[in-house]
Amino acid sequence: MTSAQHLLADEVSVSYGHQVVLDGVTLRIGRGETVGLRGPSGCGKSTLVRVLALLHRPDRGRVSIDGTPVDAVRYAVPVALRTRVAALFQSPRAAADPRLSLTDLIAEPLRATRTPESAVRERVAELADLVGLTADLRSRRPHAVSDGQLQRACLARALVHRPDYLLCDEATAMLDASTQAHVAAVIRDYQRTQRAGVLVITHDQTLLDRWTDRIVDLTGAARAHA
Ligand SMILES: Nc1ncnc2c1ncn2[C@@H]1O[C@H](COP(=O)(O)OP(=O)(O)OP(=O)(O)O)[C@@H](O)[C@H]1O
Repeated sequence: MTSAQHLLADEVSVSYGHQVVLDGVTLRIGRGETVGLRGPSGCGKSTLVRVLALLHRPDRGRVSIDGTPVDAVRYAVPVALRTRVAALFQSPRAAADPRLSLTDLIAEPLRATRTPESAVRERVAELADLVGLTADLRSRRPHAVSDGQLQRACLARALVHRPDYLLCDEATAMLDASTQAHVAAVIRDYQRTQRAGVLVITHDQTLLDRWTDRIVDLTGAARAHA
């Protein structure tokens, strides 16, 4: 019997106070596919990413990873499941701890899972090379690097546990054209070599068409029960 190989948000509903943002939304991201998610500003795309990234517990419905339901969020999720999904957000400044050097920022998820320090150093060096961070940049803290350099570090951090699913929420929106192209190329290569499932949110329709295998419109999905 073959088990399901997808990250699934199943009939997920989320409200903030009285505002219903997601109403019974189902979204499936298969291993090896790149899915685009679009919809007007405020329709709940980032909320759905936070639910899929196990950062926000839905009011109803649930997330499952390769058929295993996950009923907890954040550090309450067992490490073996939590490390299978990673997310990259629009603003690296909001995501990055300003006290850490870029090296420590990338290393932190490995140290949190008690990875031996020699393996941490090896993996961080490998990823920093992959995303194009020089040794000088790696030793700096976020305030001393550009947004593009910081987003490269956040991408390295997102890949550090070799997640099966990578969620990219406007991850290239703040970047100049060449950094955007490089970050997108690293993600595409990772998707191919790891056979990862990737979710891409962007308001850039050209990028969406070029990058994704299929596109889901959240406006339709969110209104399914309206
Ligand atoms: N933590 C929160 N508390 C209260 N309301 C929130 C919260 N997060 C999001 N919202 C509201 O929920 C709605 C959906 O927000 P969300 O960020 O998920 O949409 P989005 O489709 O990603 O928007 P955009 O394309 O502008 O990034 C918005 O009206 C937003 O103001």
